[in-house]
Amino acid sequence: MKPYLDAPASAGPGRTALLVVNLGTPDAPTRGAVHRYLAQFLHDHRVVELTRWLWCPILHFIILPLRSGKVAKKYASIWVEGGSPLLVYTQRLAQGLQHAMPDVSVRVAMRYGNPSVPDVLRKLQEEGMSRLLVLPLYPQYSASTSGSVLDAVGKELAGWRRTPDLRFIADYHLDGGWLDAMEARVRAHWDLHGRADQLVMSFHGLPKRYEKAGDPYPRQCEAGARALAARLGLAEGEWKLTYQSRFGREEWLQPYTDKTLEALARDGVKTVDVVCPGFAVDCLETLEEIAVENGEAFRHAGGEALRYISALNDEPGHVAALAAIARRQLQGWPH
Ligand SMILES: C=CC1=C(C)c2cc3[nH]c(cc4nc(cc5[nH]c(cc1n2)c(C)c5CCC(=O)O)C(CCC(=O)O)=C4C)c(C)c3C=C
Ligand SMILES: [Fe+2]
Ligand SMILES: [Fe+2]
Repeated sequence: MKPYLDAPASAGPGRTALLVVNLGTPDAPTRGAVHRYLAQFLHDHRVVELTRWLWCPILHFIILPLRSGKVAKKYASIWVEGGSPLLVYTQRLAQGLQHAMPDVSVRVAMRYGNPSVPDVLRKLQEEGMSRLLVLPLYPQYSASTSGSVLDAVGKELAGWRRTPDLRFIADYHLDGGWLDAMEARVRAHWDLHGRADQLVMSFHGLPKRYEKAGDPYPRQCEAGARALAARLGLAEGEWKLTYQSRFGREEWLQPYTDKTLEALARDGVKTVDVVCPGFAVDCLETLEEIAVENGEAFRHAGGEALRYISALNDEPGHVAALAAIARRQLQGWPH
């Protein structure tokens, strides 16, 4: 039988850790690195709910060979010094959180790729962690994202002799501090650029059947979008909720972002502001898909300008909102 991971020798008071987990990203903008990343990501049954005998041949013989090179080029177009924007911004956000919470060990892990959840948890164990708060960087809960983060943490801890006390933040889609930060982000963009004809709130999509199976994600997107529109004083008709980043051939949550933007342009809308409240930090799906691909499609269909409103990233309001959410969860934890 496999022995359990030994507990560290010291039986001191133990540290509290905040593990900030984001989706993950390739280690480099190359075909090989993207292949490795997509292979891990798309083998997760929480992400692709299909029987493996059907899915594995499609994944290994069609998706990975055809997609890896194409997607690597897209990553190369957004790569920054320090790596993939998703990782760089997540690290900066965590630095802000560490500054705001000096009594807690704040660490970043990625659900897919590096730094991996098992590696980061083992380092924390060596450092004497006895309480663990997990914060997936997804404001809205989905089984395919936040649910999968809990799987990864649970799978690692299942091999430990001494497991830590554990808490998990499933979502924060109606948190007042987070809504304050989102509202301020949109207003700051309006102060700089003026208001476009329409505000589109674009969320990452999901297969429609996940909603039918009870995933609360679309309801949380709707509730958060309505709350943000109300704070911004937008009337019906001045904003829209859409879903982006479709993958595969089955139906995903609708309305689709790309089709909606093209229809708006064809109907004579000249300018749109697009904000992506489901993305805590900027990444391929915002910087490339929305700002570049959808921007071009909007102009091609007759629109003049699509202005992408960047994610909250490491701005102070975001750090303050997440620190307050974490502090509330840490309350009442016996020492
Ligand atoms: C069935 C496939 C996918 C589901 C379901 C899915 C859900 C989902 N994803 C995010 C957030 C992100 N996804 C990102 C990239 C990305 N997503 C998928 C597929 C599914 N996502 C793929 C294949 C990719 C990789 C790029 C590509 O091949 O097109 C990213 C960006 C990562 C980066 O490195 O920048 C994020 C973030 C959410 C929130 C979500 C469900 C709600
Ligand atoms: Fe496989
Ligand atoms: Fe995705």
